[in-house]
Formats: sequence, structure tokens, C-alpha cells
Amino acid sequence: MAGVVGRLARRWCSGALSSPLQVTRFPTLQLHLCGPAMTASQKDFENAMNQVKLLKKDPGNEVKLNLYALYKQATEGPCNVPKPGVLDFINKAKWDAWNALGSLPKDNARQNYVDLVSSLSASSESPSQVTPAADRKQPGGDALVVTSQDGITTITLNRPDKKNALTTQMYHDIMLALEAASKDDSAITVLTGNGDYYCSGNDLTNFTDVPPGAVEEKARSGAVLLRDFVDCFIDFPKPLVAVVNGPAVGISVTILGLFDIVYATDRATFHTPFSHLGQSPEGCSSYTFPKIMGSSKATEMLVFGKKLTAREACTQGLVTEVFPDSTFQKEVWVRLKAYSKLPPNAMRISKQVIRNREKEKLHAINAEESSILQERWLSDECMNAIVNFLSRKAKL
Ligand SMILES: CCCCCC/C=C/C(=O)SCCNC(=O)CCNC(=O)[C@H](O)C(C)(C)COP(=O)(O)OP(=O)(O)OC[C@H]1O[C@@H](n2cnc3c(N)ncnc32)[C@H](O)[C@@H]1OP(=O)(O)O
Repeated sequence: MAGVVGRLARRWCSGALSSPLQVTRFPTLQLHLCGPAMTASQKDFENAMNQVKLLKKDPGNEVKLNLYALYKQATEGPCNVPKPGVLDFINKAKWDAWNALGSLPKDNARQNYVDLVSSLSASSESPSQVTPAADRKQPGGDALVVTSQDGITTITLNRPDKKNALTTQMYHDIMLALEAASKDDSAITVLTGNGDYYCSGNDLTNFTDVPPGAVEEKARSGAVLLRDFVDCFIDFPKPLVAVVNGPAVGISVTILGLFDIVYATDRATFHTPFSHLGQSPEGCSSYTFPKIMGSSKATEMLVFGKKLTAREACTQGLVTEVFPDSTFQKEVWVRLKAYSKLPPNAMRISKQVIRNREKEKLHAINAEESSILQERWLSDECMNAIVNFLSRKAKL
């Protein structure tokens, strides 16, 4: 649904639609406009355009017209196209909205757009959509949304209709996003998911469409990608926080052992069904899980595929804190915003002190796990499990 709303909003808000901005209908916006004169930067504007993609609720036609008009005014200036005919309802509504902005300067339109998006996000339930404003090029389209605000860079998995399963492209994009986040001026980096799931793990179709004779090569390149991907988490220099907004499966669970903080909604579950899939643990979980929860609890998860509730995962140390789903987003983002104001260099250095003495070991474990998985992917057990999932005979 969010994806649909996002797409809809994007079409209306950046393509080419509105009625005049009714500031009285948007108290937050009104507040901003009455405050000291501000002008949003191009970066803020681009952030806001990205934030629109994450809106969960359709804001309604009037708001979408406002967004459209402000977008056009901000990018092209006053309405400069002929008025559509009276029967061309949609385009006429869009034209009216844009035209109603008169000679509003581009800078003001840009600021109003940013403020309107901010007020829409603030009224939505998810502060992951309240706080951020995306500012990075996203090579894989909208499947990954990277936002940065208030000292927090947020990487959002955005394939809610596929439970945020990770495509090959997404692995690459997450690596790029982490690389950029490690160098940006944010203090904290967050990974979260859009929709009801945090992440359903590896997209099982990553293993399909392999031409005959290329299976070995696919397994080899998959193992290289896996290794590189996990290495980025091992080496990530800043505090890394998982905001687990729903169930998590497979690799999205195993890499949690490499995060510094894991906050979870009480709706989340943690499932690593590797044996069911004919596969074996990755993400350094063969090392981090026994260390975190002890060997027999780790074995229940990694070998027998026991699914943990959020509370169980918290008791066992995999999750830092569990929040009621109804207040999850609010509580977590308030907390993170406060943490993000701490001195960034001190946080970075403290993290390095904790992580550095383990790094070498983690890299070696990652290499070993990846190579074992390479073999597992070629096994009948694994191939059968994937075929079963894709033919809908099996679901976790
Ligand atoms: C470079 C490679 C590195 C690989 C590293 C190794 C990683 C290993 C792992 O991550 S193992 C874990 C793999 N994940 C799974 O096995 C999960 C499979 N999915 C499910 O069992 C279920 O979909 C579910 C329990 C997650 C959710 O069930 P339900 O609520 O009933 O929803 P749907 O099944 O209808 O799902 C909706 C939609 O999403 C598609 N989908 C969900 N998960 C995946 C997935 N992992 N891969 C591909 N597609 C997935 C599902 O097919 C539906 O699509 P559709 O609407 O039918 O088109």
C-alpha cells in the first residue's frame, strides 16, 4: 500500500498538480511560515521529494495538488503553460493550483514544499518518515530509500509488497549507502524497513533465471557478494542501529549481531530457517549468535530454525529493547535523535574500541561462512527448497 501511495504521490507531486496552499489547514506549516524567514536548500528539497515516497497514508487530492503546485513553482517558477480546457479536469485542477501561486519566488515555494512534506510526515505514524529527508542517488530505484536528517542517516528497505526481500541490486545499493553514510556528517546510521515487515531475507528469486551451466558461477559470484556485503557491516565505523519494524528473516536477522543497537517492535519475530532452506548461517552469526546467546540457544535458531518473538530475542541479547508496536516509531526516534546529539567523534572512537579487536576474526568467519554457503547453494536440498517456495508448496 505504501508503495502505491508513494508512487501515486510521486506522480502527482513531481510530474507535472493543486489548489492554492491553504496554510490554515496545516498548522505545522503555518507555524513554520510565521517563523523567521528560512529558505530550504536544494538538498532539503530533494530530501522532501524522497520523503513523499515513504508516506503511508494517501494525503488526499487537495494536498497532492498543493505539493504539485509548489514543486512546479520551485522548479520552473510561475505558471507558464496554457490553461487546459474545462473538460480536461485533472490537468485543469493542476494548472489552477500552480497558477494560484502567482509570482511566489522559487525559494519560497521550495521552503513551503519542504514544510508541507514535513507536516505530512509528522502526522504520519512512522517517525522514520517524520525525521528523514532523502539526499542520495538511489541506483536501484525506490527499493532502497536513503534519508538524512537530525544527525541520523536512515537506510529504508522499501519493497513492502515483497516483504522487503533483498534483491541482488539491493545488496549493492546497501553497500553504497553504508559507504556514503560512513563519510557523511551524520552521527548515527539506521537500517529499517517500510511496511509490515522489516525484511524477509534474501530474495529467493536471486537464485532463479540462471542459465544451464552457469549455476556454479552464480554461486561463486553470490558468495563474493555476500562476503563483500557482510564486510561492510563489520567495518562500518559509526554507531549502527537496526529499527526492526516487523518480522525479520534470514540474513536480515543474522547481520543483527553486527549492529550496535537493535530496537524492535513487539510485533517483530526473528527467524533463520537455514536448514529448512538447505542453507547454512551467514552474517557472522555462527560466531556472534553463540557469543550473544550461548551455544544451545544459537543452535536452536541457526540449526533448527526456531523463530523467536521480539521479547525472546531481547531476553537472549539479540535485541536491545522491545517497544509496543503502537508507540514503537515515536519512542525509538525520540531516543535516536537524543543519541545523535552526542559528540560524533567520541561515539565513533568508542565503537572502534569495542569492535577493532574482533574485526580480523569477523572477516575470517565471514569468508568461511560465504564459502560454505557457496557449496550449499549447489546442493539439492537448497535447490528443492527454493523451487518449493517459488511454486508455493512451502512457506516458512
Ligand atoms: C548475495 C546473496 C546473499 C544471500 C545470503 C543468504 C541469505 C539467506 C536468507 O536470507 S534465507 C531466508 C530467505 N527468505 C525466505 O525464505 C522467506 C520466504 N518468504 C516467506 O516464507 C513468506 O513470504 C513470508 C513468511 C516472509 C511472508 O508470508 P506472507 O505474509 O504470507 O506473505 P507472502 O508470502 O504472500 O509474500 C508477499 C510477497 O512477497 C514475496 N516474498 C516474500 N519473501 C520473499 C523472499 N524472501 N524472496 C522472494 N519473494 C518473497 C512473496 O513471494 C509474495 O510475492 P507475490 O505477491 O506472490 O508476488
